[in-house]
Amino acid sequence: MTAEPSAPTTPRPGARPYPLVVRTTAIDDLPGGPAALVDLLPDARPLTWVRRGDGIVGWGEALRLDTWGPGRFADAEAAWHETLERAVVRDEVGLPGTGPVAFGSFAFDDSAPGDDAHEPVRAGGTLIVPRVVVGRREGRTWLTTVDTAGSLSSPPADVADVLARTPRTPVGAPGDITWRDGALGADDWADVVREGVDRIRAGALEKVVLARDVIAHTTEPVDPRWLLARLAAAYEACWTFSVDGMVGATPELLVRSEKGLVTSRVLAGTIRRAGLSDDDALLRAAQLARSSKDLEEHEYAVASVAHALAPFCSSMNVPDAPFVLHLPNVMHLASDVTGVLDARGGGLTPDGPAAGPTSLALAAALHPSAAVCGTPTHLARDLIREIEGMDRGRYAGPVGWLGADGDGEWGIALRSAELSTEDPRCVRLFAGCGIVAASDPAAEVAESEAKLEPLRYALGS
Ligand SMILES: C=C(O[C@@H]1C=C(C(=O)O)C=C[C@H]1O)C(=O)O
Repeated sequence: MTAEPSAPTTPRPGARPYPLVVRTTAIDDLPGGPAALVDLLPDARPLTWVRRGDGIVGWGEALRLDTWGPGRFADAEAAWHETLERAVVRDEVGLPGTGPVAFGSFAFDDSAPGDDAHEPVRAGGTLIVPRVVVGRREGRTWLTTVDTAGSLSSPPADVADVLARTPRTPVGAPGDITWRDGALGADDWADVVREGVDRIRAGALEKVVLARDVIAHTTEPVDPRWLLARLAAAYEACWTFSVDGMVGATPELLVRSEKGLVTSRVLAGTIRRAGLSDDDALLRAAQLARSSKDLEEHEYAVASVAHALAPFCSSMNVPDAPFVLHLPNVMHLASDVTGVLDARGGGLTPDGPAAGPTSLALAAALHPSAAVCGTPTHLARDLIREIEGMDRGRYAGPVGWLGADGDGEWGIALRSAELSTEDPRCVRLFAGCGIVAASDPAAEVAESEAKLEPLRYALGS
């Protein structure tokens, strides 16, 4: 079936996706700088995955694949495979992020609380194939166009042509901001943390990650490009992302899979950085690296990632000790776990094992890590559902991109905000903290405030 360009982008249930015509060509003359890719985005529905000026941005929707519930990763992957089988591709660049690319964002939990407490809503996942992608990697830049009609025989477009076809709407500031509590105010959330500590001390589990939300009401509509440009420039060590209304700059990489090598940047153990002189920051970093409470929290997170990756890898490197990652707002204990994929490991393809697991299959296997859920996983997830008191939505879920060969990068949607679909002047910000037996509720409230800082800053507050 060939669809007209104006056809709906989500196939009807049971319908086969439209064949995509995908062409990647090298381009030049892109300006440099951390926000240069973001600055190309023409409208307020941007798709973004950038870090230190490299990455991909996309716009338009050639195809959208929505999935639900516990099968949201596997169903998305199956739909992606089906899409690729019918795609016509010419990739003249051949780098990670060229050719067909889908941006994705997935809910943290399998379900979300419904109106009826006994009937939770199945939480979602989405893959979006943009009509246009512009990418950069180590000085090489490219343009990918995706059509739902036509053929590769038409001449390749250049960026100026493509941008002329989609004039750039101006980016405006969000204006004045009024803050209000999300599901719980800070004091009530401190009680939730206290409850978490009590359960851990009673021996029910070892670690739980508890999160809170705050709501920003702005006087002007929030344009995600405003947030992205500020985040990409101020948080260069982070992956700045935007997928389907979820926007942020995460320091935590759930998994990158590239040519048989996998990497995961695990974070857990945090100390506030803002306001400290460089000397004081170094002193605090040394304290963090020795803090038994933070090292314990970190160890759980590393173990959960190493355990989840092991079945897919023929060899792995798990660092003995973490390093301290310095961000403008906080410092984290960080470990880069790496592995070599065992080519026999099965992916989530509908027809059985692929040559190796895709990055999305790996993200599904790693999610939720102890960095955002706890230890043991199922007990921590149950406790989150029981006491956290809010729907996380896609906060702390995987966010990133997937390529045609299965390679891709998936971050954890932290330091993030969800733009309201109903009210363009409303944004929900999230932050969470790992809780262990030695955690202090007041300190965790302060830590959550520090983790809210990037998005508060991005809004201009
Ligand atoms: C849950 C968040 O962050 C996670 C929790 C951390 C901690 O408790 O030390 C550190 C980094 C992340 O793994 C968040 O930012 O919302």
